[in-house]
Order: sequence, then C-alpha cells, then structure tokens
Amino acid sequence: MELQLALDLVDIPQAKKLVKEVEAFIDIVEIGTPVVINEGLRAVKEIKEAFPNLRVLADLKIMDAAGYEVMKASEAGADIVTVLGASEDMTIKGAVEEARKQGKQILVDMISVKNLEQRAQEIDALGVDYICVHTGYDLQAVGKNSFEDLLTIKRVVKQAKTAIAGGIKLSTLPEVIKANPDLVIVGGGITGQEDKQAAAAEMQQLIKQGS
Ligand SMILES: O=C(CO)[C@H](O)[C@H](O)COP(=O)(O)O
Repeated sequence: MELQLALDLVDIPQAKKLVKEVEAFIDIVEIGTPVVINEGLRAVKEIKEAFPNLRVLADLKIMDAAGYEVMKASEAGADIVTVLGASEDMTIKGAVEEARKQGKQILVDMISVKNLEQRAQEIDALGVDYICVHTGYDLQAVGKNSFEDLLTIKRVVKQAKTAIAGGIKLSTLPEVIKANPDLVIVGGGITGQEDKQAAAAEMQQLIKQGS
C-alpha cells in the first residue's frame, strides 16, 4: 500500500516547500487539477526536477483527446496521468496506448460514475494501471465518502491496482487501510494540518503496519 500526497491549493513555490517537508513519508506526489489550471504542466516539470526520486501524478482528469494530453504530461515529467472513468472507452484506450509508448501509467478516476461495479470491470479490461474511487470536494461537503465504493472495486477489479481519494484523514485512515487498497491519496488530511510532517509520518506508519 502506497501513500500519495495531493497538492491542490498551492502555487509552485508552496508545493516545493510542502513536498520537502514530507518527502520521506510519501511515495507519489500529485499535482492537483487546480494547480495545473493555475500553473500549467510547468508545475509537474518543476516538481519532478526538484524531487526526481518521487513519482509525480498529473491530475489532469482527462475526458477527451487523451493521447495528446498524456503525451504532454509525460513530456513534462509525469509518471502517472489521470483520466476520468466517465469518459468513452476509446478515450481510455488512447490514454493507455500513449502511456505505454511513454513508459508511464494511467490512473482512472471514478468520480461521478454511477454504475461503479459495471464500469470498473469494463475499465479494468482496458488495461489501465489504477482504478480510483473518489469523492470530490463538492460531495465531501455534504458528508459523503468513498469507503463503500472501495469495497466494491476491491471485489470486482482483477488486473488494475485500486486506489481511493477524497477527504481521507488520520482518523478515517484505519478504515481505509482495512479494505487494503494499493494506493491511498490524501490532500487536506496532510496539507491542512498544522504539523504536516507529523501527519504524513503517522499516515505512513499506519499504512506500513496495515500493508
Ligand atoms: O482530486 C482531488 C479533488 O478533485 C483531490 O486531490 C483529492 O480529493 C484528494 O484531496 P483531499 O484529500 O483533500 O480530498
């Protein structure tokens, strides 16, 4: 089980400072969608250059023209690129094809997918690397989480690795770990803490114990 730090509400200098604090405790650093919107793929490039030993995920949430966008993110240094599970199969296939060419990986974000069980099985058959259940900020705000959804994909996904994102905190991490996903994605649960290093260290410790 690995830990991914999601950076959403920072600029590039703040991102570098944050990653420096917690780099010993994380496996993957995510350049979140808002950061890409604000800073472009330059954020991916600068973080990869500053932290070559960490894998970098570009959270582009691709919905179309995936081949081109995966190529651009790869050129910027992304190791993993996200595509939406709600997009067309041919979009996801295009993403996988380009990722294979570039030696990169694809994480499919199942945010807003209603027929999760069926769609996860279909996407698993397309050869993606990760399938991620995700409760976005808007649904987190009304008290939702993805813990049930994680159990669903754990049951039906046979090839891809499983991941979970959305509002995970130190207090809810043990419940997540029990379901044994391959990847746990945490943003505010680390970045919103006074002592970010301590939060990341504690999370890594729990994950190691649970793996
Ligand atoms: O992709 C995202 C929002 O769309 C976030 O990066 C993801 O939800 C993790 O952040 P948090 O733990 O703060 O919810």
